Amino acid sequence: MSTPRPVLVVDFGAQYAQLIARRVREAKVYSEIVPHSMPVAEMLARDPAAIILSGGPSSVYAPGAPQVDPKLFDAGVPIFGICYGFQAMAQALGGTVAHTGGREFGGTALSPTADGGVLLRELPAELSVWMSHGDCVTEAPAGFAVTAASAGAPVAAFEDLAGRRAGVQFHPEVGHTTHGQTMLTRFLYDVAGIEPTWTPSNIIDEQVAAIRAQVGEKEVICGLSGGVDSAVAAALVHRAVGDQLTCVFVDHGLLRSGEAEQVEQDYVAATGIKLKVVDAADRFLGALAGVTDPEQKRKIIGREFIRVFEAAAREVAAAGDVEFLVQGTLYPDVVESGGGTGTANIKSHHNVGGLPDDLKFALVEPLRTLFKDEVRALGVELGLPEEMVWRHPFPGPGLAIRIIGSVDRERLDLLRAADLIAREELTASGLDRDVWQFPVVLLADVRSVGVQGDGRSYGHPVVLRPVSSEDAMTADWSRLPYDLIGRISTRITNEVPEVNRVVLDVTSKPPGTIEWE
Ligand SMILES: Nc1ncnc2c1ncn2[C@@H]1O[C@H](COP(=O)(O)OP(=O)(O)OP(=O)(O)O)[C@@H](O)[C@H]1O
Ligand SMILES: O=c1[nH]c(=O)c2[nH+]cn([C@@H]3O[C@H](COP(=O)(O)O)[C@@H](O)[C@H]3O)c2[nH]1
Ligand SMILES: NC(=O)CC[C@H](N)C(=O)O
Ligand SMILES: [Mg+2]
Repeated sequence: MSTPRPVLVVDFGAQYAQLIARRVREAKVYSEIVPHSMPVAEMLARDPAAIILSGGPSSVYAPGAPQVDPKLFDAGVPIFGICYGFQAMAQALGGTVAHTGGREFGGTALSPTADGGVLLRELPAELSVWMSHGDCVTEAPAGFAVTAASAGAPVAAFEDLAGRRAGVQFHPEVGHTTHGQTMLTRFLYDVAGIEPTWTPSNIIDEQVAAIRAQVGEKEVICGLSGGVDSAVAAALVHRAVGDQLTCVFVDHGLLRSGEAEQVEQDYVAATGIKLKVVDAADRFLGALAGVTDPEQKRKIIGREFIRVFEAAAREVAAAGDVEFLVQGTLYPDVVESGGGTGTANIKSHHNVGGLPDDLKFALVEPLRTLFKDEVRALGVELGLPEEMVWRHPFPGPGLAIRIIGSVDRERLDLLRAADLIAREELTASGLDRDVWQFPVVLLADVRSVGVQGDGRSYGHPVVLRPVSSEDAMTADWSRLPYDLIGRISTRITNEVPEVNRVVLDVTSKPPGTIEWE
């Protein structure tokens, strides 16, 4: 099938641009993000089914603030403005935007006016919506009906059905906005007239066709980690080019207990894909010796991964070069590595920001615009086993970024033992699906005094970091039962030498990230 017409999310530096794209896809409509600097002609060349203008930190009337090119409004494409996008739209179409002092942040009461128009029709008379603004629209442009107001925003929503345009001051994409998804889908289906046809099986067909076009008759290798992303990426590529694919699993010595064996047995059994296992522990641990800085660790690991893939590629294709490397890169990896549109580099994911400059492979990344739950849906559709699809994420740099301090075999053994205990107990309590991920972190350079067997001990703390999340972009600490936490603590301090203290991380993301490095 051909690529579906996208709903383009124009990013004005929003915190939630990814979330908007994701919500649109949840409504079974394909969506992608583009920077506000993209010329209108280029946007229109993508034949968008609709355009959503995102929020952003600027004030529309400030000098140098990003503007919406009026040509966008002449093209007849349905348009939805959110927050900054709503204000920019109002201004471009002749309405008024002002700084009235009525700032609103967080949950805010919204009152639909008249019948609420298409977006708010028959919703409760008092809605709680997520606001985050200091400016507001004081006058809607001609032809627009005002459909809601709040205390700080006299025009909090408007629509022009004939022109297929609407906008809201608040953030319908945020989970805290009640009925936000309803409003978004009403724009997509009822205002823009888009059919909800984008499904996992469409994505599969589309990606298979794109991979065939990119790879042709050539050989490909895929970095396979045992995690869900690379498993799904490999399954897609296998469907597209069959035996041209060889998967490469790198045992870098930073894996958890039992992980290598699991990949070797389960993945091949489930898929029949050719697998090459490379034991590269000496190489990775050698390169990491003495390194404590998190970004440096990530860069070293990213580089070593590629060097190992290069060596493996030479063995796979004796006849010639392997040009293509498949990775299970997801959208959050790209965004966190500063690869989004104007987003900050939080940490260099080994497979994105940690790649070496002299990378010779062309990357095949069929999941690059997707979130984890979308990938899981693809995995199910592709027939991968449940255990694989629902595995907790595990970062490519592995235990190296869970040892705070330098990495060596002894420390890795300690952390592996503690990690195994936490995983065993979580599974035994039947709560695997209730947590997104459960990192266990070794504070290798910290020691504290304890008393064990009537004697003094001076050992290391281990941190438990169970989190719940929808997509790893934000997270909260999991409220696991205290008796479970207690059992894990007792077992770790009893069974793992050198560890005499267990602490629980109760930080959400933000401000903390899920991993400690
Ligand atoms: N040990 C490994 N051997 C080969 N490739 C790897 C390894 N670890 C990571 N990779 C590559 O890096 C990519 C990103 O890793 P990441 O951990 O984000 O994804 P994943 O392991 O596939 O899924 P999950 O997030 O569920 O762990 C993987 O998709 C894979 O291509
Ligand atoms: O493959 C990966 N390579 C990396 O370099 C990397 N860094 C973080 N992660 C995983 O990404 C998600 C978000 O992590 P943070 O909240 O720590 O940024 C969490 O699921 C992390 O486990 C990585 N995965
Ligand atoms: N979140 C936003 O898009 C804010 C828009 C604009 N900066 C305001 O404060 O009103
Ligand atoms: Mg992984």
